[in-house]
Amino acid sequence: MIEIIQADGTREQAVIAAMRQRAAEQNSEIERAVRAVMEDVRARGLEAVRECSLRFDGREPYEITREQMEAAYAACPPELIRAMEHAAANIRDYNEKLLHRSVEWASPDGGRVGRVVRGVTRVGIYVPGGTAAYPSSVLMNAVPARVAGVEEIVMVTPPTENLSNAVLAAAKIAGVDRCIAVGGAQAVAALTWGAGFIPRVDKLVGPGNAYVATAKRLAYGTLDIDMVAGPSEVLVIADGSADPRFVAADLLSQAEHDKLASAVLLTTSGALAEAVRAEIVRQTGYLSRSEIMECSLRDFGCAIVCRDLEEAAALANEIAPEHLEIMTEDPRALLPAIRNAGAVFLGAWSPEPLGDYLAGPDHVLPTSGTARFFSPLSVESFLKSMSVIEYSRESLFPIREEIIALAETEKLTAHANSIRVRFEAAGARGEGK
Ligand SMILES: NC(=O)c1ccc[n+]([C@@H]2O[C@H](COP(=O)([O-])OP(=O)(O)OC[C@H]3O[C@@H](n4cnc5c(N)ncnc54)[C@H](O)[C@@H]3O)[C@@H](O)[C@H]2O)c1
Ligand SMILES: N[C@H](CO)Cc1c[nH]c[nH+]1
Ligand SMILES: [Zn+2]
Repeated sequence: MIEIIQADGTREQAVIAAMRQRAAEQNSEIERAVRAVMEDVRARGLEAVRECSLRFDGREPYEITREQMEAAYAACPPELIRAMEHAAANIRDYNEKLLHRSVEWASPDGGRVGRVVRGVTRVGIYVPGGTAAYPSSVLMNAVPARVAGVEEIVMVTPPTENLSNAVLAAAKIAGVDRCIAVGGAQAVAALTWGAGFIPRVDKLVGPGNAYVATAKRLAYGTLDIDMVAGPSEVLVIADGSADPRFVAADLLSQAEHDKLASAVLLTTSGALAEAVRAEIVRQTGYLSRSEIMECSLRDFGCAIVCRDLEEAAALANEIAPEHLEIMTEDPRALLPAIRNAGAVFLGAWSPEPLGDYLAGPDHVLPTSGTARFFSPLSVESFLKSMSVIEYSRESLFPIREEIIALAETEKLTAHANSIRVRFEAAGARGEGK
């Protein structure tokens, strides 16, 4: 059951503050537990990973062979393979359009400058698997990495019953190189420092629960990470024209991910808020993960009745949700007012699960207000660039004195010398210049 709150400048602020608090990475108990796991893995390597994996997931880590991936693919129903291939094609298409290609041009001084773009060498992708199987997250992590030209993609996912044929088939479709059954903070630590057969990676991406999100944050610096993608969130902005069945269904679609998930309605219509509340009760009655949904809606769900859509947009920007749905008479008209969200869904026929599975943009998105500064996972997350400079004698000559003047101002005589020596007669060095 969700609480209905009348926006009055203070009550809704208290709700927003509570949602920020929920951020797992701020939870000191989780952070203490994660630190202990990571320090243990750093000190004792694979032995510690084995012990943690047994303790938290009931199984030791292991590597899935290519033959097992092939067999899993063959065992999946053809309609599921078709759907995954379709999703992978859309993700590939979207990311190819975003791909920053290398560029080079003539500089104002007549040299050539530019940059070349390369994929990160070895990337780890985390695929959650504690309470649900996420073949879609395999595609959303790995396909953009492949488009970026990453050399080696190492997938990790907990060794639970959620490591299904569908997850392995998705790994094959997306072109994952190695697939290792290990999850939680122990997986993050192993990929950070290397542990036995689990290799160290340059960058780790992907969503996960509070333990995974905290571990990634602690690992940052030793490796690069994409963002903090923790428990799922949805915020719907709706006016009186919205269908309460659709609004309730979309709120529930994210509430079912995790007891820490959040689902918020901002509406200009008190009547819609009441109708959505009733719909939530009705629909929860026939959905399978009702216990999780009831917890997340009770703790991190609410409907806030706003004075107008401008107030709703301002609140949404403050919350910076992972997913923002706009179900108003003219959804696109509100888009210019939105600054902070992981992904925006416009109109009644763009439900959040469309983005989770098939539209093409990634479903790995910033959570807990971090959409204020993080962007969705994409091909760009797997790229790095190097600048390239190429001048000739003729293009360097006219600017030599300026470079020398700048170097001498910094008292870096070797820098100045590097330029000067090129324009001296051979053998003129050491003559007191
Ligand atoms: N933001 C996104 O893009 C996105 C996408 C998909 C899923 N999600 C989120 O990912 C999460 C998936 O969570 P999950 O739990 O199903 O899978 P998960 O793989 O993230 O976490 C499972 C792991 O947590 C560790 N763990 C569990 N309890 C622990 C404890 N008490 N101490 C130490 N470690 C412990 C275990 O090692 C286990 O392997 C959900 O919160 C979901 O909302 C987010
Ligand atoms: N909504 C999740 C991100 O918060 C992604 C997902 C995967 N499968 C279903 N949903
Ligand atoms: Zn989802």
